[in-house]
Amino acid sequence: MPVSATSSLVAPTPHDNSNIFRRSANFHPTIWGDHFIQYVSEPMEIDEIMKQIVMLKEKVSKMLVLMNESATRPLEEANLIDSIQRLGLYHHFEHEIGEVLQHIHNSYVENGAITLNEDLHCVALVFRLLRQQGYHILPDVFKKFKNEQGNFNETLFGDVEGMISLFEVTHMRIHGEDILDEAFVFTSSHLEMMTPQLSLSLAAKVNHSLKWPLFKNLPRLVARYYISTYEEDPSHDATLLLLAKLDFNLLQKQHKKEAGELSKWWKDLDLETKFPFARNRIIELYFWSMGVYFEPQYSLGRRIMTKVLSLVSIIDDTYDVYGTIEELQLFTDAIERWDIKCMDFLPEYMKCVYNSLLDLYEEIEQEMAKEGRTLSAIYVKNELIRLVQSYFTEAKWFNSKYIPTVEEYVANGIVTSVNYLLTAISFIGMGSIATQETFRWLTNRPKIVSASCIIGRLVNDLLSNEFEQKRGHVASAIECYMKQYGVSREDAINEISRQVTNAWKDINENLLHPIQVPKPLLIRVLNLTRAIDVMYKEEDGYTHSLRLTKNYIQSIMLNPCQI
Ligand SMILES: CC(C)=CCC/C(C)=C/COP(=O)(O)OP(=O)(O)O
Repeated sequence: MPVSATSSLVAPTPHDNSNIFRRSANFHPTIWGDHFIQYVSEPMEIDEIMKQIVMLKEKVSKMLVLMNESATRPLEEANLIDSIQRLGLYHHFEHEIGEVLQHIHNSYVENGAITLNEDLHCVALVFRLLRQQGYHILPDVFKKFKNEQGNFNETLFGDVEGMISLFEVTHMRIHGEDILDEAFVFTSSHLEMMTPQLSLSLAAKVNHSLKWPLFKNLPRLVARYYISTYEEDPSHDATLLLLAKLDFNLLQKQHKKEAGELSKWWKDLDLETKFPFARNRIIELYFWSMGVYFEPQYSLGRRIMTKVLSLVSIIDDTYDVYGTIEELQLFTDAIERWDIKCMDFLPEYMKCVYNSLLDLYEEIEQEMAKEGRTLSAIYVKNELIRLVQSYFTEAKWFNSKYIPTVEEYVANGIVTSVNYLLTAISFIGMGSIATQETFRWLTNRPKIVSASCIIGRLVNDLLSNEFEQKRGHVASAIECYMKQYGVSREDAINEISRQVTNAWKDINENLLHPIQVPKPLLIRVLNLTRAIDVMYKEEDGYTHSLRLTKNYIQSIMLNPCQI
């Protein structure tokens, strides 16, 4: 049920008995309440399952090694790797998969061009897997699927599988790959047109791909969906399927427990009562953090990220909705000084979030000290300060009814996208591969992270603009663009969408070798961007989490796979 904005001014709240009028966004309450807290004490009972998983993993590992040794059937190898990845098992077989792909690369790639003489599905699948692995493969191989006029062959309409595979590839395109730009238009428009003539199951497959391109989807959502469709495929491998189900359910238990612990932390702080004007979304934020890293070893990262986000969310609502400009000035000063003594100068209602933030920072410092990485925490603090300063800039713009230029807006908005901060936090959870050097790299605003921030800002604006403008909010990229260039809303939206597409090309380009920092760190940036694509697909699924986001959380955090 969508929640609508009501009057933008409300009477004073219990927080103040002065005559200050404050805006209100009437956010819907939490969907989950205390539901997850019950899982904190649920026994894991994992011994038997772990034994089974270890045995099944050995079998799959052997399958991969054997395949690599014979290495004569590239389609079979590619299909197996694709299934392992879609089933959410890549992290168990990273080494083996790396070897198989290296072998495929050595055998079927010359000077960056794929030499496979196979059909569209096979070529596109191999292309996608190699690119995902970081190989800079050229898209020229797709020229052979064009006619003399230079258009993609209409005969491909009969090859739905091939069309889907090519469509999936197009989401990995980089700048200058005109053939993949064309392929995107060709496959997306024709697949959409074709669906009414397809069988129900094939049409469902096409529609799913169109809405959920693999490369932009979150790995856990991919796995949950694929486990059920793979099961229906009569040619499925029973070992792989069982492993995927057991592994998914085991991890789900861990996620439930972690979400329960965070719910309890949130409840104990009683922030819901203290900030009734703010969004209460601890579970949605855990889902977001799990999107960034779902694997079992990243428990600390998920915990820290969810906690930071929950406080940032309150701060965002304070700057966007509730605080007066004078109060926000005080809060911004206090954050810049980062000193518990500053609490004395803050309005009563702000004290708690300030105190909680400083406490949380101490927790991060302590965790980092255990790993001998104390300095890393400073980067998080610096990003938090920058974020709050940028929130204040937006508040001042709103307060003075100033509409910035697009350039001014985006320069500030990429910080309020929160993705610089989130990238720093994601590195906190990555252990020793996130060195001081990688944090310094981050401070220099590398293109891949800036592109993720641009996507975060612009996609958020495209999907939440109407609701926010109704309740009163700083001009979004859309209004800035319309004013600066004197264009219609529709033209502004088209231009902003084009910039989002370009930013994705920057991300894709910077995932290819040679890379600047270890790949697992870049994957965090990719996943942060995927989380935005998922959360803002049809609506602002963070603010209005009753519908789609609720379904995602149910499907991956609550519903186990039937064995
Ligand atoms: C990225 C995440 C999970 C951040 C924490 C919560 C948050 C600030 C969400 C965006 O809200 P919004 O749509 O109100 O943002 P803005 O005020 O920047 O438009």
